[in-house]
Amino acid sequence: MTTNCATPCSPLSTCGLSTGYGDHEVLTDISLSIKRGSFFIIAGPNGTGKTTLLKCLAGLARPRKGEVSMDDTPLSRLSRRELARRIAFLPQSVESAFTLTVREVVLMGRAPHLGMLGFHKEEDLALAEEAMAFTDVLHLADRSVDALSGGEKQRVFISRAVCQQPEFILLDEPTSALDLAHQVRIMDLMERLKHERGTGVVMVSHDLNLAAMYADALCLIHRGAVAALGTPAEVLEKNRLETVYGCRLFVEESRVAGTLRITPVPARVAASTA
Ligand SMILES: Nc1ncnc2c1ncn2[C@@H]1O[C@H](COP(=O)(O)OP(=O)(O)OP(=O)(O)O)[C@@H](O)[C@H]1O
Repeated sequence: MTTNCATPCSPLSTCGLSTGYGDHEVLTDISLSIKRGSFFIIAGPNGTGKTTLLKCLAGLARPRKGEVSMDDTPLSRLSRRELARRIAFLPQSVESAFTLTVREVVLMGRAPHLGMLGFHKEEDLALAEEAMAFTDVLHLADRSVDALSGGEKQRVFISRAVCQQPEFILLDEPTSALDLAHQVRIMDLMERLKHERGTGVVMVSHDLNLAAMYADALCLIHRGAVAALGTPAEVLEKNRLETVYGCRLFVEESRVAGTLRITPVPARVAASTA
C-alpha cells in the first residue's frame, strides 16, 4: 500500500484520480494501491466520495484526471468482459426484481467466462455449487431470491461474485443492513476469500470498529481527498477522526482483538465532560 504513483506494477491502483458530477468535483488527486490477497477498507463521512471512488476502481465511473490501473494497464483499455472477469462489484443495494432462484443468480457470475454461445458447462455448474457452499447458501439453491431475508440475499450476491472468480471483489457497505451476527459473518467470509483464494477485497464501510478488526489497510476519505491511509492503528487517531467526522469520539483498545474501538460520545456526555 502506497500513495506513490511511481511504484511499479501495483495490482489495482489509482494515480492522481480526480472526478465528479457536472460542476461538482467529488474526488481530488487520489493515489492508492491495493494488493491482491489484502482487505482494503474505505471509510469516511457521508457524501465524501467513497462510492464514487469504488465505482472508479470497478471501471464503472471514469476519472476526469489521472487513471485507475490494474497491473499497470488502465482499466479504460480493458474490455467490459475482461473487466468483469477480473473485478466483481457489489453495489449498495442490488435490485432483485427478478424471480430467479439462488442457483440461477449465482450462475450469472459465470457470464464473463462463457463461450460464444453462452452455454454453461459442467465446470460452471460445479463452480456455482462451490461458491454457494463457500458462502453458506447451498441449502437455499432452489429458493427464489425474492423470498429471502436481507442477510441471505447479501450472501447470495456475494456468492455470485465468488462464482465470478475475480481477482478483486469490491463491495459498497455490504454490512449496513445486517444484524451483528451477519455483519461478522460477511467480514469473516471476506477474510477467508483473501486468505484461501488470494482475492483482493475492497470494501466501503461506515463501521470503523469492523474496519479496525479486519482491514489490512484503511483509507479515510474526507471532502474527496485521502485524509489518511495506512493500517487501522495508524489511521484511527482520535484527533484526526474528530476533525473528519466533526463529533466527539472515545478511542480505546478493544479487549476482543487488541484493535482500536471507536465510540461516538453523546452530546450530553460531551457537555458534562467538556
Ligand atoms: N449520479 C450522481 N450525480 C450527481 N451527483 C452525485 C451522483 N452520485 C453521487 N453524487 C454526489 O457526489 C458526492 C459523493 O457521493 P458518494 O455517493 O460518492 O459519497 P459517499 O461517500 O459514498 O456517501 P455515503 O456515505 O452517504 O454513501 C455527493 O455529494 C453526492 O451527492
